[in-house]
Amino acid sequence: MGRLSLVLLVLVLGVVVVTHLPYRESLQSFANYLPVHTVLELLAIGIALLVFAVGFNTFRRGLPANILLMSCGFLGVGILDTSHMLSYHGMPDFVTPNGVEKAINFWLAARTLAALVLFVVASTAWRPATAHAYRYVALVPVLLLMAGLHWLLLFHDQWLPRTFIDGHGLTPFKVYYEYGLVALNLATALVLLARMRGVLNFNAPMLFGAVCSMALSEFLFTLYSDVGDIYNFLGHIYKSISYLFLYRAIFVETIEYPFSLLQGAERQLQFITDHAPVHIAQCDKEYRYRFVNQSYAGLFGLQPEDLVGKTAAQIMDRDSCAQARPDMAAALAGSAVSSDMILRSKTGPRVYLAHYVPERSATGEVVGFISAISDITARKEAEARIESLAHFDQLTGLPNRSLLKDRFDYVLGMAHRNGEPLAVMFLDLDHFKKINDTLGHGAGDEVLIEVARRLKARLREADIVSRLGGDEFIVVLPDTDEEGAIHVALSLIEAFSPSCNIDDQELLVTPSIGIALYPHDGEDFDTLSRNADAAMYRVKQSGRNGYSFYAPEMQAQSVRYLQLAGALRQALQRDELQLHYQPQLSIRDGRVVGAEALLRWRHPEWGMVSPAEFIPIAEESGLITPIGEWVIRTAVRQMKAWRARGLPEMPVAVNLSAVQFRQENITELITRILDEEGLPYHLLELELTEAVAMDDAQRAVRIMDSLHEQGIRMSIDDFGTGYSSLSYLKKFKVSKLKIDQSFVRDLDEDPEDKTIVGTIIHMAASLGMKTIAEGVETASQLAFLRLHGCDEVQGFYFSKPLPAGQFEAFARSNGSDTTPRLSEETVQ
Ligand SMILES: Nc1nc2c(ncn2[C@@H]2O[C@H](COP(=O)(O)O[C@H]3[C@@H](O)[C@H](n4cnc5c(=O)[nH]c(N)nc54)O[C@@H]3COP(=O)(O)O)[C@@H](O)[C@H]2O)c(=O)[nH]1
Repeated sequence: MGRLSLVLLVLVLGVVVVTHLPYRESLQSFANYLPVHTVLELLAIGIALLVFAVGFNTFRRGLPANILLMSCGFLGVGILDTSHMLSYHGMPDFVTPNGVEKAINFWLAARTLAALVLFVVASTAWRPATAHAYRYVALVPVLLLMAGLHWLLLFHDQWLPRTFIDGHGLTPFKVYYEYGLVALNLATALVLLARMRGVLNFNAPMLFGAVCSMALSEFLFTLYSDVGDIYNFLGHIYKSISYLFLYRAIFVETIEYPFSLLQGAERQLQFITDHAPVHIAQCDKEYRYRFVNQSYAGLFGLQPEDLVGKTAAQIMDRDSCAQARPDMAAALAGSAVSSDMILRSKTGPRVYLAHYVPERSATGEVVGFISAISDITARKEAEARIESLAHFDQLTGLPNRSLLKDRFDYVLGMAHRNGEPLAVMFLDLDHFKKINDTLGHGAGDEVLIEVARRLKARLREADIVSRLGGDEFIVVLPDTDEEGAIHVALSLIEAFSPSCNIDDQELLVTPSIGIALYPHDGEDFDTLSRNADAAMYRVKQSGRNGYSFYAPEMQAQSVRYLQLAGALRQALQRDELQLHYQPQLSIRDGRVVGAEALLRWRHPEWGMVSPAEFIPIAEESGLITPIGEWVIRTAVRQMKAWRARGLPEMPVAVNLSAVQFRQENITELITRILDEEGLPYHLLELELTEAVAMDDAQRAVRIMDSLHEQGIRMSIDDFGTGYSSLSYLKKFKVSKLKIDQSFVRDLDEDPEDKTIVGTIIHMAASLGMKTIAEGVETASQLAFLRLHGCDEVQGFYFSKPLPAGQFEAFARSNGSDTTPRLSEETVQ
C-alpha cells in the first residue's frame, strides 16, 4: 500500500499543481492535438485490450467471476475508446461524419462503462467461478452492448442530450455528467476502502488506485475548455494510468499470484519430499525423470538436477533397472504396483520396497508414473533374524525343534503316502558336561559347532539334522530301514573318531545314538523321538559310544527314570534318605575296624529304591552334589555320636561320586564339614572308584595330595575294574585298595579271579597299601583272602549294610573278639 499511496499522492499533487498554476492560461492548446490524442488513446486502448486479453485468456475455473466481468467490461471500454478516437475531430469519418459531440458521446459511454464495471466489481463478492464456459456468457452481452451503443451513438445521437454546442463549448449536461462519473468512481473507491479493512481475496489496493486515478481523470475532463489544453492532455494520461492499475490488478490476480502460488507449492513440495523418509521420483512415459527428491538423487550420489531429463536406465545399474522395469511398465499401463527390489545404491546393494503409481493428466490419460521407494533392508534383516531365531539353532545353524517338526511332518507325509520306512535317531554326546565343566562353555560351544559340521557332512541332502539344545541332536533319515539306519549310525560314530582340536587340546568326543523306526516304533514325531531317546539312554547305560534300536521295554525304563528323577528332587527335603553302615573287619583278629556308609532311599510309595538305580540318576541330574554333602555330614555326625557313646574309634568310609570329585572345592567342603561337626579328620575315609581316579589321574593326584595333607584317608573302590597305570597308582596317596566284588564273587570257581585277587593283594603290599575285599559271601572266599594276606573284609558273610543302631550293636558284640566266622576253624 505504501507505493500505491505515493503514486496516488503524486497524481493528486499533479491535479492540484495543474489547477493552481499561475500560468495555466498560457499552457493553452497543443498546436496540433490530434496526433497526441491518437497516441494517448491508442495507449489507453492497448492497455484496456491487455486487461481483456489477460483476464479472459487466463480465466479458469476457481478464479473469481469478477475478473471475467472486469476483463470483458474493459473490452467494451477499449472498443468505445477506439470509436471515440476514430470519431475525433480531424480523423477521417468513422461510419458517420465525425464531430466533437460524436467523440464526446463515445467518450462518455466508455467512461460510464468503466465506472460501472469497477463499481460492480468492487462491491460484489469475489467468489470462485464454477465453470469455464462463463467466459463466453460474459463476453456475448458485452459485444451486444457494444453493437447497441454504436447503433445509438452513430445513427441516433439526436435521442441523447447535447454535450457540446459549436461556438459555445461543453454543455452543462456534459460537465455534470462528468461530475457524476467522478462521484461514482469516488463511491467505488469508498467501497474498496471499506473492503480493504477486512480479509481480502482480491487485489483491492490496485482497484482502489484505478478508481482514484479514474476519478482524477474525470475531474480533469470537467475542467478543459479546449480539447487540446493541459487538462484534457493530463486527463488522458490519468486515464491510461488508471488502466495500468487495472492491468496490474488483473495481471497479479490471474498470472503473478497464481504463479507465485505455484512456485510456493513447488517449493513446499520440494521441501516436503526432501524431508520425507522415502525416495520419490516422477517419470514420464519414456522413463525420463521429471522430478526427484533430494534423497532419491542421493541414492546414486547425485543431485536432483543431475537426474532430471535422464532416463532410469541411464541412472540405475543394469540389474536394478531390470528389476524395476516390469513395475514401471505396469504403472504406465495404469496399475498401481508395489514390490520388493534390490537396488544397487551408492552404499551398495540394499533392499527397497518400491511403489509405482500411474500419473494421469486432467483427461485421465497416463502421462507417467510416480515411484516412492523406501529402504527396508533393516526390516528385512530383522525379519530374517526373527526367522532364524524362530527356526534355527543360533550356535550351530542347524534347524531347531520347531523347524524340525515342520520338516518331519513333511517327510512323514511322504513316507506315509509312498509306504516307505523312516528312521529317527536321538544322538547325545558322551560326557559333554565334563567338557563344559572343565574347559568352559566356550570350548563346549566349539565342540557342538564341530559336531554339527561333522554330522551334516555324513548325511544326505534329504536327511534332517537338528539340535534340540544342550548336546542333544535329532537326525531324521527318510526312506531308511533298519539296515540303512545301522549304516548311518556307524558312519556317524566314525565321524567322531578324529579328535576335535579345541583351544589347542585334542578332545575325543563320542556319541550315544538311539534309533526308532517308522512305522514300527511309532507313527508320529513325539512317539518316535521319545522312543529314540529311550534307546539312546540304553546306550548310555551300556557303556556309551554306540547305537541301539528301540525296544518296547525301554519305554517303561525311561518312564521309571523320569519318575525317579522327579521324586529324587524331593527326597532330601522329605527326609526319605538314610544311611546304612556295612561293617569292615580285620582278617587278622576279626575286629570291626571300619564301616562303609551306604545310601538308602525309602520312597513312601515304591519302598526301598536301590542306590545302584538312583545314584546314576542323581549324578546325571546334578542332585548328587547336595545328596553327597548330606551323606558326608550324616556319616560324620553318626561317627561322632558313636564316639560319644564309647564305641571304639574306627573310620567310616563314604563313597565319592565322579561329579563330587570334580567339584573344585571338594577338599574345603570336606574339611569344613569335619570342622563344623568336630570330628578328627582321620576318622573319615573317602572311597573313590578306580575309574574316576584314572579318568583324570593328574587331578586325582592333586586332590588326593591335598586330602592326605589334611589327614583325610582315601581308598580306591572297585579296584581291578579300571585300567590303573602303575605309575599313577604309585602317586595316589591312598591307604587302601578295595578289591572289586566281581573278582571275589567267583574266587571259588574262577582261577583267573584267584590270580587277579592274589596279584592285587601283593601289589598293594608292595606299594605300602592295605587291601580290603568286598562282597565276601563264603568261608572259602574268606580263606583264600586270608591265605593271600588280604587285610580286611566286607560282605554279607559277616553282615549286610545295617541301620546305625544295629551297626552299633554289631560292632559292640564283635568289636573286641574275633568273630566265629573269622575263627581259624573256618579257614580251609
Ligand atoms: N556315590 C555314592 N555311591 C553310593 C552311596 N551309597 C551307595 N553307593 C553306591 O551304590 C552302589 C550300590 O550300593 P549298594 O546297593 O548299597 O550295594 C553295596 C553293598 O550293599 C553291596 N555289598 C556289600 N557286600 C556284599 C556282598 O557280600 N554281596 C553282594 N552281592 N553285595 C554286597 O556292595 C555295594 C557296595 O559297593 P562299594 O561301594 O563298591 O563298596 C554301589 O556302587 C555303591 O558304591 C553313596 O552314598 N554315594
